[in-house]
Amino acid sequence: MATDTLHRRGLMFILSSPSGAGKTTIARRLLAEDGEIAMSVSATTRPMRPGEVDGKDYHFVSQTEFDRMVEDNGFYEWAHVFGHSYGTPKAQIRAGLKDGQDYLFDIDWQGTQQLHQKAQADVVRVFILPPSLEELHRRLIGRGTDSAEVIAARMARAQAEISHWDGYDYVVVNDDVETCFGKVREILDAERMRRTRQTGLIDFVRELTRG
Ligand SMILES: Nc1ncnc2c1ncn2[C@@H]1O[C@H](COP(=O)(O)OP(=O)(O)OP(=O)(O)O)[C@@H](O)[C@H]1O
Ligand SMILES: Nc1nc2c(ncn2[C@@H]2O[C@H](COP(=O)(O)O)[C@@H](O)[C@H]2O)c(=O)[nH]1
Repeated sequence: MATDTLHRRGLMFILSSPSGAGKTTIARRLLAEDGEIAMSVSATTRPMRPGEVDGKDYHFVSQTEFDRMVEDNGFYEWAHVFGHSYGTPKAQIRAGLKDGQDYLFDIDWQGTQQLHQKAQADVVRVFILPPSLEELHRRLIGRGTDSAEVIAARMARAQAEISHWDGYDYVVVNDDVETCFGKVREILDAERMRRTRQTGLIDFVRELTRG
């Protein structure tokens, strides 16, 4: 049986949430445990946090460099978030998708809307909710990476971010991290089998049903 015809296009798997709900935690786990998905590394003008690596967590760039990339049409999408600029560079992703490479995006609702408008058929949108605002605050403090001022600004934006939940295909509450990760994994596995993504299926079925 010619199962080599069962190739498919890659998908764009988006994780969004209010800051601190845990999407980076889930994303890192997916990258570590799923051999078939690669991170879309965003460019940002925000300062690097302790432990972050340039080129792995983000491409850390100046505002001038970022503005030049915008002018050169170098982003799939970009947005201002918490006073800094963030964007998804086009390079690499386009060709990868065609070759069946899946990409993971940790981006906000504005970027999600833009990607969905541009590449609806390739996009899967997952929104992560915290179990409560109190727990969200505890997580931002517990992460130990942001000043009290930055944490206050992120908490002040949390409800506005949550109001965009209905722009997503799936919503998962991150109470217990294992449970949340398991659900996100199931979504990814199911979306990979979506009929419309399996571009070689028609030839495979034709062969199976040949008289
Ligand atoms: N289910 C969970 N229970 C308890 N703590 C968690 C859980 N999930 C994540 N955390 C912790 O909460 C903190 C925030 O998580 P994380 O950095 O993944 O959030 P984020 O949504 O990516 O935030 P940002 O948008 O600011 O990057 C981290 O210290 C992380 O270890
Ligand atoms: N629209 C985009 N949003 C992005 C991108 N990269 C990250 N983000 C979002 O920004 C906030 C803050 O992130 P942090 O790392 O500074 O805590 C968070 O909601 C990210 O999802 C991007 O390329 N485009």
